[in-house]
Amino acid sequence: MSHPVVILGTGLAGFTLAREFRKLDKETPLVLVSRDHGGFYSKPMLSNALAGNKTPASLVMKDSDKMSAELGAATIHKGRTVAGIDTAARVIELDGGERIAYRDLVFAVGADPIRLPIEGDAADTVLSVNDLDDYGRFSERLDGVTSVAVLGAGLIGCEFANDLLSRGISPTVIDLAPRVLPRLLPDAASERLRSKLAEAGASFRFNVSVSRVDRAGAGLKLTLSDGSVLDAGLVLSAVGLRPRTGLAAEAGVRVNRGIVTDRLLSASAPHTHALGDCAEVDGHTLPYVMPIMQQARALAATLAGNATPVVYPPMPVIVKTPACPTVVCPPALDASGAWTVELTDDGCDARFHSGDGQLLGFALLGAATKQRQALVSQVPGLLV
Ligand SMILES: Cc1cc2nc3c(=O)[nH]c(=O)nc-3n(C[C@H](O)[C@H](O)[C@H](O)COP(=O)(O)OP(=O)(O)OC[C@H]3O[C@@H](n4cnc5c(N)ncnc54)[C@H](O)[C@@H]3O)c2cc1C
Repeated sequence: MSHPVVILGTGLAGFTLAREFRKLDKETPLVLVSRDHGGFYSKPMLSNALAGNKTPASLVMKDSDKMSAELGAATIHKGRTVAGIDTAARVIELDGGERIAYRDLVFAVGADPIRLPIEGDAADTVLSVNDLDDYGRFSERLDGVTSVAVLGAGLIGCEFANDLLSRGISPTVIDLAPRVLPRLLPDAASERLRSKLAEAGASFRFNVSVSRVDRAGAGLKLTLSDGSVLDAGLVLSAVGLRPRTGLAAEAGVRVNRGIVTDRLLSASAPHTHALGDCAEVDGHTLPYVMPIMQQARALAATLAGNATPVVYPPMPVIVKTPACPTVVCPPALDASGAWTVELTDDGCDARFHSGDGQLLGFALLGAATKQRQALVSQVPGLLV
């Protein structure tokens, strides 16, 4: 029997690749290794799970046994980490010493939450929610809490703020930037989203960071960089993610911001590949679901013998803020052009055009979100 395709990670990237590969190749053995539970869940649900009264267990759609069966008796090593990778011999070693020879090795190990340098005797209580276990800790610790400080006014911070409101908990969103979603929205659209979240009960502190978190009675006291203080029952950090590159780097695989791949999702060592939040694909790190779907389909075809470069069509992202439904399709970071913004009572339609009139990106809020399909068809893809 041939050596297996080994996938490190059972998040959306690992499992989507495995599913796509099985559609094309029913014979080659598949081995998945994950340090977590090895079941399938949809990570985007973590930031609207409170509204649905979800528990970590109820978020798991299929446990590892079901996933193994669905993937044609794939072997899933759950609760295991990789101790070492020998890319010359094409062998990985698991914690505990077990060695697995591979035909191809895929890194799908995700990204770590960025930890801000915060001082104080309760700095270690600051939570991030990036997997099911994190969500379990977060939801347990919310018991009896009436206010939460959310660090980061990006997409995930705003989503958690809205979700906390659904539980009757008051969020205060804190950011060094002067407005919400500064990298995804023009000023006026940021202000509309902020005001809708504020109407729903959220507070905001901009142009400040958090210096200290200390215990104060049953709760916490935050000291902000401008010297002001804020009381909260819990602090949730949502300031961004950093691709997990350590394992690949130790194996001598080239890393930059993420694990570096070309458009075939090939990493620098022979028969190694990467996709998902850990990967830097042709210079892009895009920690969203739609790029993963594109990557998984392309890499599955390549691994099944039909070399297929990944294509990125326009990939709008829905911001899960029911207080103000929002969809963003940001222009490329280096795009030159300008925003035009149309505000109405019930929405905001913001479009980013190049100098010669080409639509390069958009942000739609409220009633304007119904323009999404029409606009997507006009925006050029990122990798075509
Ligand atoms: C709260 C939240 C909400 C989001 N909402 C949206 C949204 O609405 N829309 C959108 O497009 N995107 C959203 N995203 C982003 C999206 O969820 C991610 O891009 C995607 O889930 C990443 O999948 P992944 O498989 O690359 O990584 P992960 O899901 O993090 O999976 C990584 C896997 O690797 C395993 N692993 C890690 N290290 C090791 C190791 N050393 N050995 C073995 N296994 C290891 C882990 O156990 C895990 O199984 C959201 C993200 C978060 C955190």
